[in-house]
Amino acid sequence: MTKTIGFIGLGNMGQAILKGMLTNGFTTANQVIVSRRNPEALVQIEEKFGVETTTDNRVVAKQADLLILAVKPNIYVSIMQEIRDYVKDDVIIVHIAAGISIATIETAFARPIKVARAMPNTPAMVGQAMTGLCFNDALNADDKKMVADLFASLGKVEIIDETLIDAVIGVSGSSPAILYMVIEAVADGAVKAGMPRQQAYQFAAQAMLGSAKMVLETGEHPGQLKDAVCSPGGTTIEMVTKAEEKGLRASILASVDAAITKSIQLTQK
Ligand SMILES: NC(=O)C1=CN([C@@H]2O[C@H](COP(=O)(O)OP(=O)(O)OC[C@H]3O[C@@H](n4cnc5c(N)ncnc54)[C@H](O)[C@@H]3O)[C@@H](O)[C@H]2O)C=CC1
Ligand SMILES: O=C(O)[C@@H]1CCC=N1
Repeated sequence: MTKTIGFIGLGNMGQAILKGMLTNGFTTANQVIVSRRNPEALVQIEEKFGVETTTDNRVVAKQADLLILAVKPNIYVSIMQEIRDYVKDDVIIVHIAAGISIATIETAFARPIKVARAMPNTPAMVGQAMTGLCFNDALNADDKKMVADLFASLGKVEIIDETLIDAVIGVSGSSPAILYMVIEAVADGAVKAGMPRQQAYQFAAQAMLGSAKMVLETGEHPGQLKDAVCSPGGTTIEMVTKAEEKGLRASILASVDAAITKSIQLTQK
């Protein structure tokens, strides 16, 4: 990859993408340029990642072949107005914001522009992202491959229709937050029984990782895998009964639905 990759904004998600792509060799630090408003944060980013930085978004816009917009959704439109006269003709805009459609990006640039819309998640930081990815018609096959390779370097990627992006936000973009809450709560249960907290996180997190691998690698239905843990008259069926009494599945489903609904509302604004 000899293209210049620009980031405008480099907070939680931008850093997860940058760390993932450098760790997995998709690109090298000398091919990356980052802008943020805060000069002190930029010094830390230079030290941590060895990339070039600037406080001027237009400098990044001028240099980037692949321009990743990693700012909060509410400033996307003003950022695009700021940079649209500076980007290269052939630039690929990679957009990761919740609630911003490809059509909004196209309108903001007011000329034909290549747009890839991705919904990754922060496990990109450890090479375990799940990303939903879609494109507008301006990208050719090589462009699409390059963007797909970028996200593949962070974990798993699936090409989707943009109509599914809200569902992706619920199922993998936002869901790590509640999965961490589950790990925290499971660990709390062990702490209550006397296990040291750090040890409890190890046990709970490894149990979640192992369970996820079982779903991905055995191809068995999650319900079947759950049943296999429940010995008749045993401890797990007591756990499952309590979880059902407390509405665990209904509460998680409603939480995922809330993220999806919010994403749809943001898009309609
Ligand atoms: N955090 C997550 O798990 C995920 C976030 N996203 C999307 O990623 C985007 C960024 O989210 P986070 O990283 O969580 O937010 P964040 O608040 O951690 O990062 C935003 C970054 O933008 C910078 N920034 C703010 N104003 C700027 C300006 N005028 N010019 C240049 N940089 C500016 C901030 O300094 C910061 O580095 C959002 O659009 C969000 O929807 C997508 C998937 C997952
Ligand atoms: O909370 C958010 O809006 C972003 C999008 C998906 C995960 N974080």
